[in-house]
Amino acid sequence: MNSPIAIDRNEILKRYKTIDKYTHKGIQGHALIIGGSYGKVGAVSLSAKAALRTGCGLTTVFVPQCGYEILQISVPEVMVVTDDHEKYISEIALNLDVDAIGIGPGMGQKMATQKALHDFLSNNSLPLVIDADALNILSHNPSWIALLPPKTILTPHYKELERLIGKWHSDEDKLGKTIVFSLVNQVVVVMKGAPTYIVDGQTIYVNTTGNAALATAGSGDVLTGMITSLLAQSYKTIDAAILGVYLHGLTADIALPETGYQSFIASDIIANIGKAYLSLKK
Ligand SMILES: NC(=O)C1=CN([C@@H]2O[C@H](COP(=O)(O)OP(=O)(O)OC[C@H]3O[C@@H](n4cnc5c(N)ncnc54)[C@H](O)[C@@H]3O)[C@@H](O)[C@H]2O)[C@@H](O)CC1
Ligand SMILES: Nc1ncnc2c1ncn2[C@@H]1O[C@H](COP(=O)(O)OP(=O)(O)O)[C@@H](O)[C@H]1O
Ligand SMILES: [Mg+2]
Repeated sequence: MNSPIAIDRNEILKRYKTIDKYTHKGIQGHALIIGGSYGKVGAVSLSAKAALRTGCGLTTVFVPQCGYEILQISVPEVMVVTDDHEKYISEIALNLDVDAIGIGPGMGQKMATQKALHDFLSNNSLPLVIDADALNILSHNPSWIALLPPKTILTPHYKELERLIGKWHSDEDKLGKTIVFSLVNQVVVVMKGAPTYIVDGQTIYVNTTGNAALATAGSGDVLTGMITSLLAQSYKTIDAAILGVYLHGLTADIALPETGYQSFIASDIIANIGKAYLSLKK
């Protein structure tokens, strides 16, 4: 097993792209976030806000009907497309020109939603981030993993990872099983935790930012929006995963002196993305 490469400032500055003075929203990337269900529309709201703050030009969400007004009011910058069903996603019918898609936050695992995910994956070839319930649905239906475009990014926390790869008996075994999973399925796995590892086949990265303030509801939903936004902005898959994880952690390091560990919430990640970007320029 290769030893992990530290995701530090040097590693980031090799990958970070500055913004072209003449860019416009039409070429700055269009991110789509698919997710939400009754009572968990907030997850999509967090993802979508994070996508915007990470710099894509346009963001659209696809949510059940119960998410329509919530999204239009909570994030007016976002465009909203709704499913036919009121409380959960039942069919992902879209005719949109987007550059990258993040799917899963708050989505639930109803049978109709599972079928909708299957049909969506069968027809999709755009760059993808798979999170939360979309990961859990794949764990229930492992043959569907073959439908993912090569280099899809999966963002499991350890429980979600266990559902995907099975139980492990040591940290080394966990990493080994994840490497095999990444190689067999040609996917990039962001193993969220303290610290977060990124597994791209035999190449392993370990993040150096972040702290226990991130142990709060919605912080993974925010990460999904950030990585999807970077993919939409044409970052290479591995660069989007690395930069997303680094900036996400950096927001918590920047905020900590003001919030402490306890009062930090997922919205504070979003509020500090700007400072995290600015700190790359110093
Ligand atoms: N405001 C919202 O709408 C929110 C919606 N959320 C959504 O709620 C759904 C369920 O997600 P959950 O992750 O809560 O449920 P899961 O059941 O997938 O994971 C939580 C369980 O995993 C365990 N666990 C073990 N190791 C862990 C680790 N390293 N990190 C996190 N958990 C670990 C926890 O103790 C807990 O029992 C998802 O769709 C998610 O996107 C959550 O993100 C919370 C916020
Ligand atoms: N103690 C910790 N130290 C560093 N990062 C953490 C810690 N706890 C959680 N995180 C980070 O917070 C995020 C949690 O994601 P997740 O469990 O999916 O949250 P949610 O589903 O509530 O949005 C991950 O990026 C994880 O690495
Ligand atoms: Mg999560």
